[in-house]
Amino acid sequence: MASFTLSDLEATIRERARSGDPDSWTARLFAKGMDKAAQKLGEEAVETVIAAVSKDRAGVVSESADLLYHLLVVLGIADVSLDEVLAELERRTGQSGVAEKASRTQPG
Ligand SMILES: N=c1c2ncn([C@@H]3O[C@H](COP(=O)(O)OP(=O)(O)OP(=O)(O)O)[C@@H](O)[C@H]3O)c2ncn1[C@@H]1O[C@H](COP(=O)(O)O)[C@@H](O)[C@H]1O
Repeated sequence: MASFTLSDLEATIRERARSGDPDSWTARLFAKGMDKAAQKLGEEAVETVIAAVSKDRAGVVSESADLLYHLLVVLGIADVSLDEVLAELERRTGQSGVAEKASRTQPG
């Protein structure tokens, strides 16, 4: 099991964003702003979907890594922490699966 965590990556992204290093992809993406970062996130999502439906296992691993990285960049630009997202996921574990499904399928 990998010892590297998404929190580690979030910390690296924050540090690189602050660095303004012209050689840093992260710093360059932060400088370009949300539209470009969100576009990259969308591209990586599509590439992950293509790998998945193509049953390209190595591609799913690689594209998922790109996807998670770019999601954390978008969260960073949006000033949303990974912890806030995890708290939302944790909150959902407290909900009944049946009640949750029913609320999602209710119209309006
Ligand atoms: N995990 C990543 C990571 N995943 C993907 N990428 C970059 O995301 C880019 C996306 O690749 P694409 O082929 O889609 O895009 P491209 O063709 O290079 O660019 P476009 O012309 O499409 O805009 C690549 O340039 C990758 O280097 C990443 N860049 C950085 N990291 C992490 O961030 C850390 C800091 O990196 P720097 O900010 O570059 O110092 C690294 O040590 C890694 O841990």
